[in-house]
Amino acid sequence: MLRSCAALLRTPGAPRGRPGAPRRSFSSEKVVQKDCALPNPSWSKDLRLLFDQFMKKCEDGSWKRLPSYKQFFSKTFQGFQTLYLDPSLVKGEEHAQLFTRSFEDGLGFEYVMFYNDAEKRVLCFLQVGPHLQGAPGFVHGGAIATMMDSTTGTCACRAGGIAMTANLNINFKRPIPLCSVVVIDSQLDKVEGRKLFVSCNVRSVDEKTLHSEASALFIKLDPDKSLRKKR
Ligand SMILES: CCCCCCCCCCCC(=O)SCCNC(=O)CCNC(=O)[C@H](O)C(C)(C)COP(=O)(O)OP(=O)(O)OC[C@H]1O[C@@H](n2cnc3c(N)ncnc32)[C@H](O)[C@@H]1OP(=O)(O)O
Repeated sequence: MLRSCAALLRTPGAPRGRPGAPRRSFSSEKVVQKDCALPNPSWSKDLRLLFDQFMKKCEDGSWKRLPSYKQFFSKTFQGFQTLYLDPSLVKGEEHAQLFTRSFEDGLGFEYVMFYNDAEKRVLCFLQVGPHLQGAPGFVHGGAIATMMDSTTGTCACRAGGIAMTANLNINFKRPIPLCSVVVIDSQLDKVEGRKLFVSCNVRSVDEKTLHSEASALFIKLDPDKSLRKKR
């Protein structure tokens, strides 16, 4: 059964702890991570419809659903750390969680992204939960910026390799009502050396409202240079 936004807010005694965090099977010590980019009971009809529609488009291979986890698998993290970071800069790794996946189901960001390699494009279907409020009844601008950064960042990394945001320029045009579903459409516009230029817009599901637009610059990380602490 789908739970509405209001129902979520009324839910008493929501489970404590770290929902969706890796579960350890003590018999095998194997870490099982929940894929957060799959439907859960908090997803609205709109989000489910978009998900189903694009899962169909994945059948011919043109689109690919991107799985999403609260924590990076240790291999990914260690690879990033070894190549790019001074280990002394990395603290609290054991408690680290992806920001956008650190809310209880339905309260924060509920989303799934799909990637089209031929078009170098990422679509993010996003349901904005009640704990993302900024102005009364509307989503906080920082929450919108977060998801624009994540979507354009995913587009940049998929198309060009590991990169970090150097610049994100947003125009907020119409506020996004809390608990609504929006579509973030991003694409790689240009590559110049290590620079990846990506743009995106946020629209309502019926495409009638343009909520926000952004252009972003990502810099592909250079292993020879690395992000080591500058002295
Ligand atoms: C793991 C998988 C996850 C995959 C999942 C990903 C999804 C999540 C995405 C979230 C992404 C983030 O939030 S990232 C977090 C927020 N971002 C950061 O913290 C990044 C902080 N900034 C940095 O560390 C650095 O500035 C870098 C890495 C961006 C760039 O440093 P660098 O590698 O030393 O490059 P640098 O030589 O300075 O610049 C290279 C070229 O880019 C130009 N350039 C550099 N910055 C800018 C700028 N702001 N505006 C214009 N141009 C710029 C330079 O002029 C130069 O041009 P020319 O002389 O060559 O012409």
